[in-house]
Amino acid sequence: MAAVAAAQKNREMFAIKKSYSIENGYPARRRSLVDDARFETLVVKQTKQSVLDEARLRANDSSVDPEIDIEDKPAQKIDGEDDSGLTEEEVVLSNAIAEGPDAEKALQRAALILRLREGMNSLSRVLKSIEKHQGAVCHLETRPNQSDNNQLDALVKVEMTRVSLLQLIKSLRQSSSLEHCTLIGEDNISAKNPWFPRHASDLDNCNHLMTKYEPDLDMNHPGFADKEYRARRKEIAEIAFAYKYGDPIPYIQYTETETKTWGSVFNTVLELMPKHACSEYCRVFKMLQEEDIFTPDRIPQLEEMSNFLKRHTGFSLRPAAGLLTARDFLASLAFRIFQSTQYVRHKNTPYHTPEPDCIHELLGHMPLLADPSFAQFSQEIGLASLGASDAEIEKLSTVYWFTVEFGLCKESGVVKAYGAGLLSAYGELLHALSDKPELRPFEPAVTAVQPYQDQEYQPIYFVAESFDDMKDKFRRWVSAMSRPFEVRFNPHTGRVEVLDSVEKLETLVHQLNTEVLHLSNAINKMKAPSYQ
Ligand SMILES: C[C@H](O)[C@H](O)[C@H]1CNc2nc(N)[nH]c(=O)c2N1
Ligand SMILES: N[C@@H](Cc1ccc(O)cc1)C(=O)O
Ligand SMILES: [Fe+2]
Repeated sequence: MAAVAAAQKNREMFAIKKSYSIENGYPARRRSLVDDARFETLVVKQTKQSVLDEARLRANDSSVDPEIDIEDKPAQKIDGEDDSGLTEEEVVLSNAIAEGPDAEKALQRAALILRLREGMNSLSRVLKSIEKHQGAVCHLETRPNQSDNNQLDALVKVEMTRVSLLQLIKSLRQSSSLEHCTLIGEDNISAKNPWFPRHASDLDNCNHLMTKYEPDLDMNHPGFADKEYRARRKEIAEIAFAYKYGDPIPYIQYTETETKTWGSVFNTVLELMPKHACSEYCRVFKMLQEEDIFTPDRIPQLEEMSNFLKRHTGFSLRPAAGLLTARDFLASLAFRIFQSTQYVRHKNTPYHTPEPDCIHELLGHMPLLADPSFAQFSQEIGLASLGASDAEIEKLSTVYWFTVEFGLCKESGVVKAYGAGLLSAYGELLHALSDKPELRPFEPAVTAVQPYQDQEYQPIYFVAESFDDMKDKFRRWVSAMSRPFEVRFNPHTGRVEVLDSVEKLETLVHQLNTEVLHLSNAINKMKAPSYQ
């Protein structure tokens, strides 16, 4: 277990978390963010690569114990790189500047967080420096630093051209009177008007990856030492990077090995399903078999699966290059879109893999997404995530983890699995329903703060009284979240609307009344004697 904890720590150290929220306040967010999703500061990346290459060499050499503690290695400094200290906001900013002279001169509002070594004296130097760079101070707050009372923390909001802003940051960093200086997007402070996707096409900007589980970067990934696997994994990820809203999902010619892996997981799940899967899952599974989409000898294409979902619940798929940040992943659900990986797990571990793969998405998630009530529920989670705070996203994704991914529920008193991570990983499915893990009753407020790891089988699962009970509880809990506004998905325009005006609400009420009228007419017609 200590080894697992250490590996988890290493992963967190290397994890690169980016979400649409990061670009808040920056016009740069309208560009393709694919590059940002791929972005890592060179130093971090190269250090990571060199440590990992060494580990890979060792893993390939069977005489050496593959377990290496990365933390013991000193971080290597790479000469000639001056972007090592840049925050993600600063990289977004410098990318924006690089777009051309107009972008360079565009006025930028931004917030700086400063740690001042010599209290107010340093402050006047900072303000002079801002003036020198032709910047305007719009807001200023200070407070004594909580751990060192001699130092002062300051929040300074400025408005200036982007080029000057970047120069200002550089010069402040060189100043001896500052302990540190960080740029943050202005909207990251003022959460009153956060950016979030309003239309499915905005999801082109919501595909930021958590790179921690890629076989390239994760020593414990089953494909870590398999060059051929990593190349294939990359080739398929490229398709997702190039994908734009509206494109058909590219066809993948799966290899014999990949198809064999699918077949063995498929057949095992098929065998375990009647005893261990919830009835909603089994129902759709059969439909998928009848339509010849689910067969052991062929991996379903995302495009045909997407069409199947569209017909049943209006859900559709778009390809994802790997594990997405929770914020971006959940946001797509608001539009009834599921971002799905397209590569296949490593052949050596069909029973479980540390990153989502298409077997997980297809076998685990798709059946329930074709169930109308579950589909609606999934969209509600997505809607609740739009514009939510980081803390709320954390809770939302934890509950998502213990329900949609790893949930158990009772069915006539028998515990069954409905979580996708169980129905795509027969090793974990058997573990979850054995006497090894601890089972606790599902209670959203409690479940939301339960820490979890995502590389091994879970030690704790939450059991709902029934599948419906889980959806009800989750729904009530989600609607009590603190976001100060309500949103709604308009199916006619495909847009998410913020419900913030009386006129909008009146129009909506009128529409819904008309619909209710039709529904009651239908009931009356069916009740009429002539109908029978
Ligand atoms: C929301 C929650 O964190 C959840 O586990 C998400 C994270 N990102 C993902 N990304 C992909 N590609 N597929 C998934 O199933 C998930 N699951
Ligand atoms: N463990 C799952 C895949 C998975 C991995 C990580 C996740 O966050 C989600 C799903 C399987 O083997 O099928
Ligand atoms: Fe999943």
